[in-house]
Amino acid sequence: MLLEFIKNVALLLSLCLLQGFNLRLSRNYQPLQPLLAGCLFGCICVVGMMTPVQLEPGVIFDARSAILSMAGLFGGALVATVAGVIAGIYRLWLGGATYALGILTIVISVVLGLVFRVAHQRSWVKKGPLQLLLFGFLLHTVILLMFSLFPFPLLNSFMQQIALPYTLSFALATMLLGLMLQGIMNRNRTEQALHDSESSLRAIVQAIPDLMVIIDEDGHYIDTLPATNNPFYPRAQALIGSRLHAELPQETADLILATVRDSLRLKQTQTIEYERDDGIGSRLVEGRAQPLGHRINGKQVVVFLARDITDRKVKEEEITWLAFYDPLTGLPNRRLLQDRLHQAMAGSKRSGHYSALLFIDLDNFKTLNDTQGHDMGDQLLKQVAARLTGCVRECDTVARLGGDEFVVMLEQLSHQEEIAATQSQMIGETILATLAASYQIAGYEHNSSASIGITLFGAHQTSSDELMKRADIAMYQAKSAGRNTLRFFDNKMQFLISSRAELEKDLREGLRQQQLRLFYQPQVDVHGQITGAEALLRWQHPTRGMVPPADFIPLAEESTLILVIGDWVLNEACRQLQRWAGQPAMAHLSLAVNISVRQIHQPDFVDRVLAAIHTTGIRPERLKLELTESLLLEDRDEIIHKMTALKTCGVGFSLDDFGTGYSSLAYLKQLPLEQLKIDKSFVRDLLIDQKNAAIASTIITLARSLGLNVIAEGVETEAQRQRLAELGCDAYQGYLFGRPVTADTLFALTVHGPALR
Ligand SMILES: Nc1nc2c(ncn2[C@@H]2O[C@H](COP(=O)(O)O[C@H]3[C@@H](O)[C@H](n4cnc5c(=O)[nH]c(N)nc54)O[C@@H]3COP(=O)(O)O)[C@@H](O)[C@H]2O)c(=O)[nH]1
Repeated sequence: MLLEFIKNVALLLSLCLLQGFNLRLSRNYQPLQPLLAGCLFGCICVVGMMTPVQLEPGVIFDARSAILSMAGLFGGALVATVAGVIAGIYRLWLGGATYALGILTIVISVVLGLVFRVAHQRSWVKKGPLQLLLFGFLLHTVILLMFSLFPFPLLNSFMQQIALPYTLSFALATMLLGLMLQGIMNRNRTEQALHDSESSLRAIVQAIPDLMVIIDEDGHYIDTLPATNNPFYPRAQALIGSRLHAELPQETADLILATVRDSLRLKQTQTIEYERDDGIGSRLVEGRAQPLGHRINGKQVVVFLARDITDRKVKEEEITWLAFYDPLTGLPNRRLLQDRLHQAMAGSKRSGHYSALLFIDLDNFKTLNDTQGHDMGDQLLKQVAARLTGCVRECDTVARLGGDEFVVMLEQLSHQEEIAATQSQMIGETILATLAASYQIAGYEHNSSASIGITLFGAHQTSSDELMKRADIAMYQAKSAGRNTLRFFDNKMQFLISSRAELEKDLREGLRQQQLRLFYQPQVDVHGQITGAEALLRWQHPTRGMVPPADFIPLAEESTLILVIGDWVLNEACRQLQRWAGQPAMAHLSLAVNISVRQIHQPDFVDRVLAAIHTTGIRPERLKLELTESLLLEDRDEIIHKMTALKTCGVGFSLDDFGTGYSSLAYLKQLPLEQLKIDKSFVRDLLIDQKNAAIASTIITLARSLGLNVIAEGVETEAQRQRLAELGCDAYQGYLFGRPVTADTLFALTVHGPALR
């Protein structure tokens, strides 16, 4: 009997072994697995029944109860049914007195096994050793009870003797079988999970188009993951065993190795970007090093992913560009303008420079769009964008807000609000004129215009939204004013600009109407004798009265108007000299004429002066051109050249406002000057400020040492004259000797002497 027990135990062990094989082998044929398992469990039952513990012929005990119940518990209904049917058929074939009990044993084992399974699935009971033991005990007690209910006296008496050992040993066998099967199932599940995760990982790795290599801490390629088939890295397999430095340029290899080491040291992913030449062209690569957490050949290793991000970068740049630029015109869009506006506001606050926003709206753009189509509209907008860009400096911004709305932001204008407004106005007018020139669109000529609203911003600011609103409001005012015009948001500024525009218009008219006059301020020698005069311009306006030059010369200097005025002054001064030449009392007088920057920079300036001299026939020595010191700062060679040409013809030069500018003495020496003029600011405080006296004295000494004459202007008192004389100055101009007067008055002054002054 003991032998049969041992055989049964061996059977159970082989069942476990075979089931382990079954689970592993049929892993890829999942639907077949329960059938195979059922057959296995059933066949083992059959083998068990072939070598049973035989109590008497036809009365046998074997391990089928344990096997079938475990088939139910671990395999489920299908496995248990298949096994039960096989076992049942064989038991029927065996026959014998207790075949019905045998069949019943099979049924009870299957059913109780399944009940245990359901109870476990619903978490009513665990599958621990104790539970399995109790289940085995219960199962075999039920089987014993069943046996006892049947009228087999021999069996019954025999059962009374072995009931306890039977129940205990089979309960124990059930528990052991259950535990072994559970172990197998768990191991199988673990293997399956491992297998699944491995195949998922392989699939994921294969789906990643990047180069994946394992690199050790010394920069050796250890492996590729898996055999990388990457067009970007065709020979990845061949890298294994080589070093980064053997394959990549030194700089790139150093960078990657440093990243590998950083990643190992910090135990986290490190990312870098580097360039790589793939033979066709330079590519941008993103490299990621991630520590693997174990050593290979005793070295720490990382998995390194290299991804070609060239195309992505290009797309990113495109996206960024689209986020900040208008795709039609290529100009900054509203977003970028806002950004630059904030920067400009901060810049203005820091530097004190004014900036301006010019809100530009095309007039009647909708009509073009509606009648000629959007393509034509787009063409116009592109041309407008190009023209606007051509009207501003590099530091300025031209943006398109959308539709036909553009904004120009001018930065680094003057520190003074009025001058900044004038600068913005001038650029605004240039823009109006530029946009009003005709356009060629698809072979057609198109005419357009714009309305511009301007607002200034400086150190004292409001919000950027408020500034945009102001420029927008001003633009609507420009539209209401009849289009093709500009308006300032600030009423005061608008008034100022309008007044200047009015003044400029009047001045042009004044020139035409011959309202300009020359007044003459006497210049005297140390004896008070008039030796010459300075021609000073006046504007005899019918309603404004006598307008002083300070009110209109700066305005004229901002445009080409000063050239026309300058020409008139020069010719009128020459005509006056010519008249004096015919008056014995006046023939000896020289006449100083103020020359402005724009005038002297005219390419034909020398010719113009000579033409005035020749036309009037005056002696050039009588003409003295007054230049200001600041005028000499730019294009020195050109100025020296022109002055020398005129000096050769006899024309004299006086340097006005001397001492207020920054002329270097070396430069001064090169100028063909005749006279230095001490500025009236030094003369005014001569007697109260020692420094001014020192400056005046230095100018006089300097003039003498350079062989130049010196004249002091703004002499108002006798005390000033005396002090200047003491310092060595022998020529004077100022109210003390006479204010600027008409030619007739100067004649009377010259003829009748100081009594008239
Ligand atoms: N490019 C040209 N500039 C011109 C011309 N005519 C004049 N000007 C410039 O305009 C500025 C103002 O000139 P104006 O108002 O005529 O003043 C001159 C004198 O009236 C004034 N002056 C003379 N003596 C005194 C004095 O004793 N006290 C006092 N407070 N002012 C006095 O000085 C002005 C002359 O200055 P300057 O030219 O530096 O000798 C002035 O800058 C003119 O240059 C023109 O035709 N073209």
